Amino acid sequence: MNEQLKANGVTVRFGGLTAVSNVSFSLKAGEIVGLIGPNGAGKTTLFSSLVGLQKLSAGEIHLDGQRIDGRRPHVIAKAGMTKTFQNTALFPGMSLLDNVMTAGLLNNTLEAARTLAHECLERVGLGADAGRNVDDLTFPQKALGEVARALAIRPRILLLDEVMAALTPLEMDKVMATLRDLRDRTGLTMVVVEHHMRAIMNLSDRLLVLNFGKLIADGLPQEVSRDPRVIEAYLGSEHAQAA
Ligand SMILES: Nc1ncnc2c1ncn2[C@@H]1O[C@H](COP(=O)(O)OP(=O)(O)OP(=O)(O)O)[C@@H](O)[C@H]1O
Repeated sequence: MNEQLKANGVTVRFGGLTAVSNVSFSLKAGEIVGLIGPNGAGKTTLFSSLVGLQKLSAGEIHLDGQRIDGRRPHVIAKAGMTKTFQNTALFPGMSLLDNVMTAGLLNNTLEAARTLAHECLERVGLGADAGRNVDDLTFPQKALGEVARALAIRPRILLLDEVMAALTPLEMDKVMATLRDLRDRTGLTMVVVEHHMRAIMNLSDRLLVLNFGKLIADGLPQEVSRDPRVIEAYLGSEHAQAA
């Protein structure tokens, strides 16, 4: 199918503040799309609205041609779309395997959840680390552990909200290579929010840019980075640094 996800005129208002304003875009299966924009641009709110955690004030969202806005998060997860949470780490003190199993247990028996968790850890290159306590993992391993935990929901579309925030540029490169490999092997569609410009430019097939809740650009990373509206949105912002 060409359009796996379609968002039409998505709008979210908090009282007098329009956090997401008439945003329309679509996703194709297997795409990696970067969602960028200055602080407060509406990225997390848009993610939350896509997975049913935030009620829309207006607009529609269609997954595989079926309207999903207004559905509960677990229904949307079952239909194939889920998100990671900004600043939400793995559960401390538990093994990596147990962490990933917590997600798999929602729809599986204990044994099936264990098998699924091992599969998900293999997919992100952490198969050999399943038994380790998450407190002993490196930051890149923790980031990929979060991805593995989300994979246990069996999504076809995964929204990643700043999973690489704590990483050095070199660590980001490794995690990005794993994400690309994951996409190439499984066809998973990903939308990725990251503030680090070099990382998001390298990882993404396409970029969406939000500014004050409005979608101001949707295109190839090279085109978008030259777009005067995008440059203006980032001017004076710390995130304009291409570190
Ligand atoms: N529950 C809420 N109630 C009221 N205002 C909110 C709520 N959630 C977000 N906002 C506001 O909506 C706007 C968009 O916030 P959002 O967190 O979606 O932006 P963001 O692009 O993800 O920002 P950041 O890059 O800092 O994470 C901001 O002005 C924020 O203060």
